[in-house]
Amino acid sequence: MGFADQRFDVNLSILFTELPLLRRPAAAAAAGFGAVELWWPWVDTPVPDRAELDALRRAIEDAGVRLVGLNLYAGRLPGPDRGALSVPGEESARFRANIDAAADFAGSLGCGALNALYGNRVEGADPAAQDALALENLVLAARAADRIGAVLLIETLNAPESPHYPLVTAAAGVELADRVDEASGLGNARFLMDLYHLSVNGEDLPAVIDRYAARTGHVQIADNPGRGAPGTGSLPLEDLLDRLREAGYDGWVGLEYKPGDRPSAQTFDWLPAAARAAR
Ligand SMILES: O=C(O)C(=O)CO
Repeated sequence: MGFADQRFDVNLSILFTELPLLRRPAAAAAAGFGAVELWWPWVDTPVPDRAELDALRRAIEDAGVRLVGLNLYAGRLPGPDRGALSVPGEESARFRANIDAAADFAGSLGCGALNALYGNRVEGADPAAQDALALENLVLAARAADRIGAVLLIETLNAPESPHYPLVTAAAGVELADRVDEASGLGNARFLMDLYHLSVNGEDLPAVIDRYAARTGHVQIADNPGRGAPGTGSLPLEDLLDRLREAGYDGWVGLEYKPGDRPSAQTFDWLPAAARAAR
């Protein structure tokens, strides 16, 4: 047990951001990683030109890394937006336009997980209407994920950093994944268990793991406080990942932490080389 027994991938939207997007896959490979994940990289463009998509696909293929997770269009992350699918009007339309573009891109790289961030509550909008729109959009996304053989992930964020995001408990994330499955009939919605966000919210992480490991399709980690590399805060991440393993989770663990004032490549000393190389 321990870090060496997990399959880690590196998030190229929070790590290696000191480099241009197209150089990040090779930088991850040079640091020993075999797998990467991404937030939707074109924050203002749900459907980019084919040339841009092709260039990113080539950068990933040429680096020899595998894309294992991709966020669908979510507006400007990490702020002020937190997703688009429950935001009426233009943002919902952008999310819908993005679904097939993102699924085609992910599918062309054999990526097995699409992450759909819910979006903030909007002042003046009826929360029930936002939730109804969200469910419609999540069913569309679940169908697109199913078409490429992927799961659709539902992520909860933390309330202090995302005060207008309505999904802030593990229970709410799992309940929504269940509702999407019920509405789509596809059974491919899963919980994205981000241990950093859950811990900032003060959740009992061992209890969350024991209860929801079986509904979890992807895990992300960062230490707390600070959202830095494991060891920079006080979360017992190695123990928590062992517990996840014991609870039956054997999927990817995404490194979604901030490098701080060091170059990203210097923030992986805590991670044995063998655990970086999974594909
Ligand atoms: O915006 C964030 O903090 C995320 O974790 C997105 O995946």
